[in-house]
Amino acid sequence: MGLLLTYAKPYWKKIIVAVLSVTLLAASTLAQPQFLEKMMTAIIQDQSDVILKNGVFLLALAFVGIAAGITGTYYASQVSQGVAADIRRAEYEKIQAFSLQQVQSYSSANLVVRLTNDINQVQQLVMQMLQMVLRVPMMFLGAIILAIWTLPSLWWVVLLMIALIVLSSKRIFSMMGGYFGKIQQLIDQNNTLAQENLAGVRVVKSFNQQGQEEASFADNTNELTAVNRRIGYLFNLMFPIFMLISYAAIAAALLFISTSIKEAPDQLAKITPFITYLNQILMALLMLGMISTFASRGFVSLKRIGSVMAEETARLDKEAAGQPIDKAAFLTKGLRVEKLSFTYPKAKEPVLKDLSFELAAGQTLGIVGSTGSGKSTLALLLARLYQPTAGTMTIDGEDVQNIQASDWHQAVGIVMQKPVLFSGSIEKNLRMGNPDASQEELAAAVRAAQAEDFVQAYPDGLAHEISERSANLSGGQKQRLSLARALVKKPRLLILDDATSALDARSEKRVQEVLEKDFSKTTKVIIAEKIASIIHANQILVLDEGRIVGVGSHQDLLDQSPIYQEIYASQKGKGADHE
Ligand SMILES: Nc1ncnc2c1ncn2[C@@H]1O[C@H](COP(=O)(O)OP(=O)(O)OP(=O)(O)O)[C@@H](O)[C@H]1O
Repeated sequence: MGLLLTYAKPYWKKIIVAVLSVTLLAASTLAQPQFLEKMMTAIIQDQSDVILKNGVFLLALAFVGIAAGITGTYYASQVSQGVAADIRRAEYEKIQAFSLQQVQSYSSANLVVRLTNDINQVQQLVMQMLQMVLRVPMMFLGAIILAIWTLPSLWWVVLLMIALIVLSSKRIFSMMGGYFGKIQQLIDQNNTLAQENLAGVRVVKSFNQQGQEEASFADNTNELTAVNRRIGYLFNLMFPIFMLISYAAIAAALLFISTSIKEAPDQLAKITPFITYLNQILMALLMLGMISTFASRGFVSLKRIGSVMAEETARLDKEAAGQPIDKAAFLTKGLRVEKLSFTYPKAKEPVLKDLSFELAAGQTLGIVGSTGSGKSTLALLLARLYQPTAGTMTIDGEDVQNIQASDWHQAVGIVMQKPVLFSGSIEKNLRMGNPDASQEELAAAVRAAQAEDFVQAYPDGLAHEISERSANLSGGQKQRLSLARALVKKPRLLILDDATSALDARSEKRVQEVLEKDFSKTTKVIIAEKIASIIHANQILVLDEGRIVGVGSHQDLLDQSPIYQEIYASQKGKGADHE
């Protein structure tokens, strides 16, 4: 609720207009039966001038009601759309600042739902609240008071009708129970299924999984439909039950009036407004039911958005801490990692255990190890995309925690195992490395990454558009452009996680030569499956099940490390010894 108030604050003037308009609408609705009673009395007494006068008043009141209704709806929709847009923008901004850990702990599909469906629910909640917040209690209480004031002897009919409606709706709402939370959960799953299926469309088709995919999507959709239907049934049940109760109340009122009409004939003129008030009470209760429905869904969504905002703010503050750095003076002595351990969120076992190593500035560290030994995880920790669970990392003697994360990311280039490029031009992607890079600098990075041939083959060169999920690029092209993007940054520390695996041996060798020559001052961490890729590294780490089991040069490890010997032997003849 605090979140809603914060975002509603800038709209306070429009909120006041909206609320006042609907209050005026409620007042005009409540006043109408009074004129109706006067008209009925005048009809009974055959006073045509009074009939005409009250008829005009009634018409004027109806116009006031219509004008107030339109104004209220106009401002309520302006406020609800404005608030929703502001929350959406703020939530998106904050998700952008999320750490990798945070994104993964929510899952991307879940975050998409929180940004779309949940925001829509909140928008509807604001709209309904503004339309009904004062109107419903005013109509409800006003109609009760005026009904009893009109026909005091029938007070019990009013109260009995309300009691029966409240009791039956309470029962129906308790039956709706946790359905709203369940709906959000199912929408999350629905999104995950659709996203995974579309992202992995090639695998789905090549393994003929369309049937299975359809089946699991249908299961989820059916469950969602079933829950929605149950809510719909219960909600729709409310209306006939309410109608039944109100008709019973009207019948009771008519019955009691008919017995006393001879003694008090003026009651005949009062029965019409009385029945109108009973209907207004019913309407108010129905609106209350609707508000509760929207409120239940809206508050579930608000809570989900709130949890994103709250958690992320705390971590952001931590990230923002630290000293700004001078990039030119960054990593001039060396990098030192001490007793570093890391456990993934929700995992039981650490994937990296007690790692310690040192790397002098400008040197190259090679990392090899079996599948799942923790190489990529170490790369992500060095790039500060994850925070270590234990241990320290220092640069030139300074704890990296004291360096602003954004500065760190500016000085460190990482090329990930699975290259990710964004839809848009090649140039736009490269400029992520340095928005101010000159055309010469972009061309040099493209050349260094051995991407020049295929980029130049496009008639529009760097302006060539990369399509969604880089579907129009081959694996090797994606790797080359990802490498070029990191090189545009002119990083002080370059981390390559199996970044040249899709390159042919000749291109890979050229990349190594360029890195050696043009990036000689850059400290490099190169993770590779192929020993040939790191054979000349100053130092090589051998990882096994998250531990360092060997450190040294290629020759040292060949002499001392059985695991390294094993890897080398398995690659011999496949290019490992092509040097
Ligand atoms: N996001 C994640 N959440 C939980 N566990 C993870 C996550 N990413 C990786 N792991 C686990 O951490 C371990 C190390 O994974 P990592 O990707 O670092 O290995 P790797 O040495 O790079 O493997 P490969 O050579 O196959 O790329 C694996 O057991 C993997 O299952």
